Amino acid sequence: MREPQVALTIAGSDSGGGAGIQADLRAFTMHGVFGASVVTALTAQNTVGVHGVAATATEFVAAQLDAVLNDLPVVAVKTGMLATPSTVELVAAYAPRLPGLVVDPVLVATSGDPLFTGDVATAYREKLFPHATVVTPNLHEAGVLLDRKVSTVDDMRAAAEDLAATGARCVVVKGGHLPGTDAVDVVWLDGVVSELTAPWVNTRNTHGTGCTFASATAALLAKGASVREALTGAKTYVNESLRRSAAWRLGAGSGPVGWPD
Ligand SMILES: Nc1ncnc2c1ncn2[C@@H]1O[C@H](COP(=O)(O)OP(=O)(O)O)[C@@H](O)[C@H]1O
Ligand SMILES: Cc1ncc(COP(=O)(O)O)c(N)n1
Repeated sequence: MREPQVALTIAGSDSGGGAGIQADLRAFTMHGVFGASVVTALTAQNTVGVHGVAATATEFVAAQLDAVLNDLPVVAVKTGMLATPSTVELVAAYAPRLPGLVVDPVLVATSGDPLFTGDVATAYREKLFPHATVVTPNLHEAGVLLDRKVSTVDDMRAAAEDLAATGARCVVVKGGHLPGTDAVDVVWLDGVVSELTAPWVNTRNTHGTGCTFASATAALLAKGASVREALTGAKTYVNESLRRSAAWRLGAGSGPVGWPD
């Protein structure tokens, strides 16, 4: 009898199915990894926007973490929307029990709506990032975390370096909001800065790309990939997923990202 690899997502629910827990479990399944989920918030959300947020009580996030970690052999973890500073601090307190930790510091939805309250940026930088294997802010999130504008590839390189000073093993500043011939992400890994590129896909249907990138990375770590291999694999997976969603129309706003054929 063989145990499947288990990955855990600690994130918010997207009722529209494009991002959050729903995107994470889809990416885990597509990689052949069993997914457990700790729900930090409910969002009333669709492709157009976020119409409501109900954060889970911190004690109940802890109850879910205990239930999962006391029973299942979790080998990699992805965090998404953590909603409040106290949830970020709680997850940091559990970090010794969270292997292969990919932290996607979700702050805003593709629609521009905020997905947090309070000073989560400080909690992320000071409490959670020091435990992370990989941290994956987008341009806007890197800007909020560092309290300055991050809008060019040079800015992304400097941001990756400065965020790595928090103690994270690897930082990926994602360039999905910087259109060009290629989609360029900047990677700081063990002191070396490099670029992760893939062809730009011309589509509005990008809702959930960040969640999918981070959860595919966690799934590949769960399967034994190195950090570099996991990031390269996740980038290809997101690119193929975007190609699928470029060919569909779903919802009136920024439609959900798909999955590879
Ligand atoms: N239109 C696109 N074409 C190709 N890659 C994209 C596109 N949009 C986003 N990506 C890629 O998807 C991943 C998620 O990035 P991004 O969209 O910046 O994150 P977020 O969803 O957190 O805002 C990155 O690897 C980024 O380069
Ligand atoms: C519950 C939830 N979590 C995360 C996101 C960010 O989505 P994206 O992957 O597009 O940055 C979202 N819109 N909703």
